[in-house]
Amino acid sequence: MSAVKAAGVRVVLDHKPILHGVDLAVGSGSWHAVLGPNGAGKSTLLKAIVGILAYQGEIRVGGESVAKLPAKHRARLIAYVPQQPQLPGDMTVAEYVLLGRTPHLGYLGVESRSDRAIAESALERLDLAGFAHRRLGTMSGGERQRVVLARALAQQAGVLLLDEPTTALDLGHQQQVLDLVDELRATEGLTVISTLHDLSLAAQYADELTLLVGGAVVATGTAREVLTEQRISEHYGARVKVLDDGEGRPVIHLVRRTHQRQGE
Ligand SMILES: Nc1ncnc2c1ncn2[C@@H]1O[C@H](COP(=O)(O)OP(=O)(O)OP(=O)(O)O)[C@@H](O)[C@H]1O
Repeated sequence: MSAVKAAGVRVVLDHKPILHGVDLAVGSGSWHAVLGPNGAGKSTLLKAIVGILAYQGEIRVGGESVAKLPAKHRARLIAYVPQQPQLPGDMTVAEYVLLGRTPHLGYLGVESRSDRAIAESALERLDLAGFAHRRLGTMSGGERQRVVLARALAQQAGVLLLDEPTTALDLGHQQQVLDLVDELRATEGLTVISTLHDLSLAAQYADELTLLVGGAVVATGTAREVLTEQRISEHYGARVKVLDDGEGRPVIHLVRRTHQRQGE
C-alpha cells in the first residue's frame, strides 16, 4: 500500500502554474527521492504534501486526504524539514527539539517525562546532546540543520519529508544523517520523501526516484532506470558520466570540459 499518494497535483503561485498535474506513489517504509533542476517544483511538491500550500488534485497520506486534516492530526502523520527553516535564535536546542512533541500533547499542552525522553533521544541520535542548552542563534549551519532534523524525529510521524537535508553538512554528517534516516526506515517502517541535488546520494539511499522538470514528472523508477547520461544531460544541461558503484547503483560524475592550450 502507498503511504503517500499524489494524483494530478497542481499548484499555482502568484498566478503562475508551478506544478502541472504531478503523480507520486510512495510505498510504506520506502525512501523516495524527488530530483530535478533548480526551480523544477520539488520544494513546492513537498509543501503541498505537508499541507502548507493550497493545491488542486488529490494527496493522501496513510489513506487520509491531507487537505481535510486538522493541522495537529496532520503533524502526527507527517514531519517536514524545510530547505531553509526559520529558527528562533533565542530558543535553546533542547526547547526547540521538544517542540516536535507538540502534536502529541494533551489538552493542557504540558510535556510528559516520556515526551522529554523522546526529545533527548533525538538529540543524542544526531550528536547534539552536548548542545542542549545552546541558543539556536549561536549554532553553525550544519548544527542547525541537524537540530531541525532532531525536532522532526521527535515528532515521531510515520512519514518524513526532507527538503535538501544535507546541503550544510560535511561529508561525515551527511552520511550520519542519511544512515540514521535509513535505519529508521528499515527498523521502524518510516516512509521518507526527500529532495536531493546530489544524484549519487539519491541513488545510494532511495528505493525509487522521480525526476521533476518544469513542474511535471519526466521519469520515475529505480536509480538505474531514471539516472541515465542522456536524461541528465537533457534536463540538467550537464556533461556527466554515469558509472556503477559495484553494487548496481549509479554514480554520477561531472565531466570537465577540455580546453586546447594556447600554442598547442
Ligand atoms: N511564492 C511564490 N510565488 C511565485 N513563484 C514561486 C513562489 N515560490 C516558488 N515559486 C517559483 O516556483 C518554482 C518552483 O520553486 P521550488 O522552490 O518548488 O523549486 P525547486 O525545484 O525546489 O528548486 P531548487 O532546486 O532551486 O530548490 C520556481 O520557479 C520558483 O521561483
